[in-house]
Amino acid sequence: MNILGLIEVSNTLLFVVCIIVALYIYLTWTHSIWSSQGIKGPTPYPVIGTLLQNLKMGLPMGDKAIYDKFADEKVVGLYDGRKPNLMVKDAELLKKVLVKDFQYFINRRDMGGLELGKEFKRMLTGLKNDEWKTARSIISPTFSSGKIKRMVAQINASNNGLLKVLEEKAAADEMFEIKQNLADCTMNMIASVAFGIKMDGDSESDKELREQFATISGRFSNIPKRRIFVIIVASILPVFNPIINYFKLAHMEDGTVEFYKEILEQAMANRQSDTSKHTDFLQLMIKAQSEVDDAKSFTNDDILGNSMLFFLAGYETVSTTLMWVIYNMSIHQEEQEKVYEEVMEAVGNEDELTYDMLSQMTYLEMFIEESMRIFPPASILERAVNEDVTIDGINFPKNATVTVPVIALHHDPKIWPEPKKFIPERFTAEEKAKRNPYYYQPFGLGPRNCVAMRLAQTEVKLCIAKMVKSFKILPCEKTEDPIEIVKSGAMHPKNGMFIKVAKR
Ligand code: HEM
Repeated sequence: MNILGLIEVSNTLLFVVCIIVALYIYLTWTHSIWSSQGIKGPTPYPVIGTLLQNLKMGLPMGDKAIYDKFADEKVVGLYDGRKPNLMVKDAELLKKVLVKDFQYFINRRDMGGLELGKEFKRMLTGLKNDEWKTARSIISPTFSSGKIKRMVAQINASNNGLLKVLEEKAAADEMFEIKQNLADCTMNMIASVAFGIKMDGDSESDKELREQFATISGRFSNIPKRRIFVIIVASILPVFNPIINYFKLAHMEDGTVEFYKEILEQAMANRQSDTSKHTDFLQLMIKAQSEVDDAKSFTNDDILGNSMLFFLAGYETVSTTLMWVIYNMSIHQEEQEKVYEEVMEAVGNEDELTYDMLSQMTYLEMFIEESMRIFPPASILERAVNEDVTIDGINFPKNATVTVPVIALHHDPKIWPEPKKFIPERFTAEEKAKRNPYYYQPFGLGPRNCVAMRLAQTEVKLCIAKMVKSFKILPCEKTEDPIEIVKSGAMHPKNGMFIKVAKR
């Protein structure tokens, strides 16, 4: 082809140039959505949008660096590839997104039709709009204080294995890596409260079941790099999703769902032959199912999906919380002693801890809250915009993402003076009353917050109180202070969590 009689250009070259220009326009078309509204943010690039900082520093720390850089802004305009994402830093605007104008922000990030597997579609975390409302209204009452109170005995029994390990370590006077022990203890607690399964014993079958649960539950927290890559591609470039779905590239590894299905079927069959009273969530979900008017609104697939969700949502979060509380105990001896005195006062000469004893442990609660401020297991939360809406003069376009930068909010020096310092007294009733609550969100806030918050808090409190009652948690030569964190999304120590324990 001859252009204006000046240059000879082959048709192939022209085609390639047109494709590149079209692709460039497609990839950057949305990149003025925020700047056109006067909203500041990092410079977006084609393909990666504003993710450069996150690629360099990891997702949570990258977001924190952006939050700090735009210190005086209420919101920061971001792009995940070409998808607009608004980081909301202002507590009053967060309240509107999470509570007051919740109807525009009901759902989590829209993954552009990415399929993770049939069972994932029925999990509360991923459900949308009315389907979510129905499922949440069925599941929420199963986490009421009354029901959790009745589960304390089960939770009590499921951390005896951990105490036994501590006994051995104290006797040997050796340092050890406690992360896996806490993960095992969490798994025992979930298996017990979710399915009524007890596997804390020394028998071969208990050991085998524990190993199976550990392997399978580990898949929720140790997602292979290939799947992480696929999910990142899907959220940046959703055009590839049909291909990803066709080859099931984002699906869970074979055997995971089957394992839970088998456990569930076994547990359901046991229930038919056994008339004793069960106080686990499986029983509560079966009961809730029998009470809904429309049988299709909560099926057996829903029960399976949501039982798996207990492991997906509760395994990593609870064990990570326990790990950071233990870490803080080891490097803050004075505060640990205060916890110990409080536990002893509440428990007296009793062997088993009760729900009422736990409610008296207010300093322990503050200790845990401060630990979750510094190391929140979920460092970022997200909502998707349901339909175009303007709030406080900001136009939130349909399908955009809204980011709640939890870890950055928790470390904002304007809200938390000396944010790196561990000060449980930040959480006295008086101090809490002085602060806007939207600056602290380890469990999220509003109607879509963590549905199991009370259960999680009870599990953590109970487990820590039992440990502190019998053991002194000590630092060792491998305990880092300050501690180095991995770059990935989760709040994990880079070089492990080493401590020592001594018998009280
Ligand atoms: C310390 C432990 C835990 C922490 C820090 C935690 C934190 C969170 C957070 C931050 C969210 C998202 C909230 C939002 O988007 O606003 C969430 C959601 C959720 N969590 Fe938890 N969680 C914990 C334990 C658990 C446990 C033990 C379970 C189940 C047994 C659970 C079940 C769920 C479910 C089902 C959702 C989705 C709620 C919905 O979409 O309606 N979590 N959690």
